[in-house]
Amino acid sequence: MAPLTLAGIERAARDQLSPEIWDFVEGGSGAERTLAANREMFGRHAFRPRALVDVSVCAPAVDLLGATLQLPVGIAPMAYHRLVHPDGETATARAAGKAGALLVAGIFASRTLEDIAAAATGPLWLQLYWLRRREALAALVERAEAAGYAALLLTVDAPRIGRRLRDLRNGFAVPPEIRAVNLDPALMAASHHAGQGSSGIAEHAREQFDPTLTWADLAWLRERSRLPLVLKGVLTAEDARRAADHGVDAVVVSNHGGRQLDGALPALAALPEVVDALPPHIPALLDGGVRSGADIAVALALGARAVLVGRPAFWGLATGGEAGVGQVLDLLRDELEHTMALLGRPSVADLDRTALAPWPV
Ligand SMILES: Cc1cc2nc3c(=O)[nH]c(=O)nc-3n(C[C@H](O)[C@H](O)[C@H](O)COP(=O)(O)O)c2cc1C
Ligand SMILES: CC(C)CC(=O)C(=O)O
Repeated sequence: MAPLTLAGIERAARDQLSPEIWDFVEGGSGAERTLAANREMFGRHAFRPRALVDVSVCAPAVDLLGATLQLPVGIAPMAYHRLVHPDGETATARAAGKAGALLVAGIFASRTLEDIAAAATGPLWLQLYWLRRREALAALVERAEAAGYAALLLTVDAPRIGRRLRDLRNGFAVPPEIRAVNLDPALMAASHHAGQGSSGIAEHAREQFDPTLTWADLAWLRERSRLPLVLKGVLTAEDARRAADHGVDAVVVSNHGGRQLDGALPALAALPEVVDALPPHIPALLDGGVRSGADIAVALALGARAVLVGRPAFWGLATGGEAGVGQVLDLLRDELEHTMALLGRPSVADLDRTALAPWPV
């Protein structure tokens, strides 16, 4: 029987992957408090269903940066999809396109930007880290524009890599046959060797990520591209206002799936203050802990335009390649439509804060 929940797909994925890769995918930083809290926050909300509403048609479509998403879901940027399936990002792109979802390809994609774009049939964005080697970034931006990417997403919560204790214990390094093929191999060498008490990922970031990045640097990206600019990793009203002041086109409320600052606010807890601080024309997306259609409904009701899912996409990819990612997205759609129907809110416009109450115990 097909899995009935994402948790079922997660269990199947665990059986497929080596313990080191499983830990890299599932793990958070520090004591994994933020990782756990991302999930727990969804349980703090109860739905306030309305009766006697015509719910014969439930339509979860939304507009985002000039495109229509049939499903208010994107696949969060994740490095190295080939870690979990030989097809990697092209399979993810095909599945996202079929489901009407967004794909955010990562700067550390293990397939070329051009191959991913050729496989995509829906909206596609490119995620960037602020590399010391700015000419490598400039080259990627140029390639992304030429290949038809619709937006650039800059991740701003990773001036260095969080202390991911599972990876440090495992001495995790990216296997040599899996490569960030869009970057010069010389730039990526450190990722493939874990030093004593470290991980390849952490060493690589120490070497290549530029921690001097500030708001003033956004102009550099703007000068090189006319694509919309999205910031991922905003958790406060203060930063939301600064993003708006700097002409950012959208933000992702995110703590990087609990992989960066442990103890940082759970993403769902930060969402209302970010939404309230942004002018209405700047959408906020949310990621971290979204594991069901009901979770998506909660995030939309608190003001998110759409959500991103990270680990669940890897569970689907690990268990069934393109079809597996499709299964994850189809399940999310079914659950979301189901929630909208039983909640008496058949369109996304009906999903507002009146749909929720604090869980009463
Ligand atoms: C295996 C893995 C790799 C990731 N790689 C990146 C990355 O390269 N860039 C980035 O901005 N975020 C990265 N993230 C964070 C995700 O974009 C996203 O913020 C997070 O996974 C959302 O939480 P969720 O997994 O609970 O859905 C990664 C997450 C995972 C699990
Ligand atoms: C290669 C890593 C820097 C990717 C990442 O952001 C993550 O693992 O969370």
